[in-house]
Amino acid sequence: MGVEQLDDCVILTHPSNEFTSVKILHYGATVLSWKVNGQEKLWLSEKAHLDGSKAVRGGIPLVFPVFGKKTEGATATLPQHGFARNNIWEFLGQISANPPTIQYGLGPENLSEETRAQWPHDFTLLFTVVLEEDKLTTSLEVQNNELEGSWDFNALFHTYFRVNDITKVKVHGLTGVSAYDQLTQKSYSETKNDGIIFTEEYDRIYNGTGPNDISITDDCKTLITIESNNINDTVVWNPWIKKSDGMADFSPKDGWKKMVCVERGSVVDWVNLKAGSTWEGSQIFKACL
Ligand SMILES: O=P(O)(O)OC[C@H]1O[C@H](O)[C@H](O)[C@@H](O)[C@@H]1O
Repeated sequence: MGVEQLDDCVILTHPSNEFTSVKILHYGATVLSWKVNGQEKLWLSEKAHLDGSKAVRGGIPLVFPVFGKKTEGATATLPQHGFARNNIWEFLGQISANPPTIQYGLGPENLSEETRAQWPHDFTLLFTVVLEEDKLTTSLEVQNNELEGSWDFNALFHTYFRVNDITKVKVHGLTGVSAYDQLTQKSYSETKNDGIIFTEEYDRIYNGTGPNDISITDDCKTLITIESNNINDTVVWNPWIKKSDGMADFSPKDGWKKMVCVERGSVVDWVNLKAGSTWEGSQIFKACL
């Protein structure tokens, strides 16, 4: 019960329900599992690398300071989705007993020289995880520790939700929102007012979702609702057959049927953070089934 520290991860168990827990890998401060009363809510590939050799395929990888891969600008030499998801974070301990809350930190001192050279800024990231009986809150705080100037960043929670049948899944709350389809490279305004459905590979960025509540239904039953604070965008992704087949760490091969990524973050416009300032964004998942 409480917080169990293992060599490579931490398991937080809810004080009033031993079947409700969250597991976080030190590598990437990646949430690997969130169970509510014994039911797993996140999807994790059976071939996800958990040894620090590659960003985890599943759970909640953290994207910072860039979403995707930029070909120009200050983040051009960084790998896809930045460095937060593929470095070992420092476990800072339990910061509150009720609701049980733990925190991780990452700063330049935790990065390799090569990564520090690729993004030579003084920063602190604080990742906080709060486990309630039917809720999981994850927050990312970004601090600019420099004395002058400013820098830009993207930040995103790349959450892989577990679903029963992707062909029956709908994502609600995005009607009327500006969308960009990364596959066709076309922008449009989302007109589907009964939820987004999945019939093929899906990779779209919704801009300006603001505090809109998003929910995921599976066969008309609500699985999860997502609230957020200070988060502007939502990426919705399912790799479908061909793309998942091409990912060596994606298993089982028909795992795309059992997952959907609904990723909350600020990725369309850079967040500009001045020296001495702090930005914080958070998301709150409520499990409904
Ligand atoms: O394979 P990864 O680097 O983890 O990226 C996985 C996916 O992340 C996001 O959802 C992007 O919108 C996709 O374009 C990308 O394929």
